[in-house]
Amino acid sequence: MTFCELCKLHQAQWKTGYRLRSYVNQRRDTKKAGHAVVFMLQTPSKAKITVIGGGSFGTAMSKVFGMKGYQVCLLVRDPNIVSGINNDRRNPKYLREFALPECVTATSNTELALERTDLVVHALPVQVSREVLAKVSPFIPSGVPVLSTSKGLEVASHKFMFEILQETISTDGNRRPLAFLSGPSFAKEIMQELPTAVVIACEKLETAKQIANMLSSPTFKVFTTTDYIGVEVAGALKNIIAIAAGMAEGMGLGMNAIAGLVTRGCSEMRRVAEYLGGSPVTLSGLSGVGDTFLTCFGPLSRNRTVGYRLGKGERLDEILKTSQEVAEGVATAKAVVEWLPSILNTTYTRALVRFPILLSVAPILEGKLTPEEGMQQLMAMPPTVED
Ligand SMILES: NC(=O)c1ccc[n+]([C@@H]2O[C@H](COP(=O)([O-])OP(=O)(O)OC[C@H]3O[C@@H](n4cnc5c(N)ncnc54)[C@H](O)[C@@H]3O)[C@@H](O)[C@H]2O)c1
Ligand SMILES: O=P(O)(O)OC[C@H](O)CO
Repeated sequence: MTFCELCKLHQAQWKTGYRLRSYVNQRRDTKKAGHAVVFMLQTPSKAKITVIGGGSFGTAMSKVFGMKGYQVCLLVRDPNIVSGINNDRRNPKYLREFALPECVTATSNTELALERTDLVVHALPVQVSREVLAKVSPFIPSGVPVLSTSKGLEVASHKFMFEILQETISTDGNRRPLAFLSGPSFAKEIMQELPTAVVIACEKLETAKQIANMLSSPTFKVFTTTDYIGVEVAGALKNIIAIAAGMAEGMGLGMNAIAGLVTRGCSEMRRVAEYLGGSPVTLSGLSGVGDTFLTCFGPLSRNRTVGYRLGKGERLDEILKTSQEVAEGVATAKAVVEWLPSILNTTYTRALVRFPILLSVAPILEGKLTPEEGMQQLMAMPPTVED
């Protein structure tokens, strides 16, 4: 059986399975049976996944779920992406060279996208997430889990995705489980079906395991944890370290410098996570050093590329003008220079001694320091005990 035949079979099963799905949804609404029951009863062809965001990662997540036979509905605002996916089975704007399974469809209609959905996957840049989530929240059925894949810190509020989700999704009295996917996972390599390992964090391990089972495939390995704080902090901060690593490479500082920078960046990231209650085990795992290595050394990284071009002497506004995809580290670096000293109850200058990498990137992005001055500042820091 070819892959397309398998998709057609799944579509037929989807239609015949409609009654069971309605029954399960009804049960969930009336008896508050909870999402666990739905996951256990639903086979892939009968469950619906809604992916919010038709950029690179939303498209990649659609493919992973689609290849498992789920009915995937992408919620996007661009009508060209809707027609590209529905008519040509391709996202015309992001990763267009890769076809999507037939069970992946797209719409701009929020109500339709979220109607009778069994899982919501959020894949939008952090800075627009609050606004979009607040709008879609009333349409998410009660009890349905929301899986966030976004990595960063909101500039306006200094909040992570888990806080943004808590404030937008769970405030209407219908508590929905919140889960977080992170780890080394370039969208393009996922689309190429190259082996990828990620971690899903959720306060309830059982929910993380259920979502992990839905996503797991021979090319997509999913680990689980309850440490969503560690996963969230690492996912956001590794983007700043990647900008710094790219900058060092662009400046031609050599591998000694880059390896030293990345290692000390990981130490800073771990110390912030531990301060907030995250586990060092998480920080040495896929969402921590795993994703940091990928983003710092992987040529596909947008954050590393921004740093590389800065290191070559370009200005940030020039770089951003010529890039259509988001580099979350730019906004997160800006948020961190205000947020980190404030949570440590200290000044920027004092915090700089303990977190010189995380706190030096923003002034370079803003043009207050040159990359060379930033590096000199790092090298001039007083010797300390390695921690
Ligand atoms: N691309 C990857 O390899 C990758 C891997 C893991 C995690 N992530 C994370 O996923 C998140 C999304 O990244 P991406 O790579 O898909 O970004 P992207 O730049 O490829 O796409 C962003 C999408 O968001 C949409 N968008 C922007 N503003 C919007 C708004 N106000 N309302 C509705 N839609 C809006 C854009 O139209 C676009 O479709 C980021 O936090 C990123 O860190 C990305
Ligand atoms: O391309 P980047 O720098 O946004 O990194 C993408 C992902 O976070 C990699 O896991």
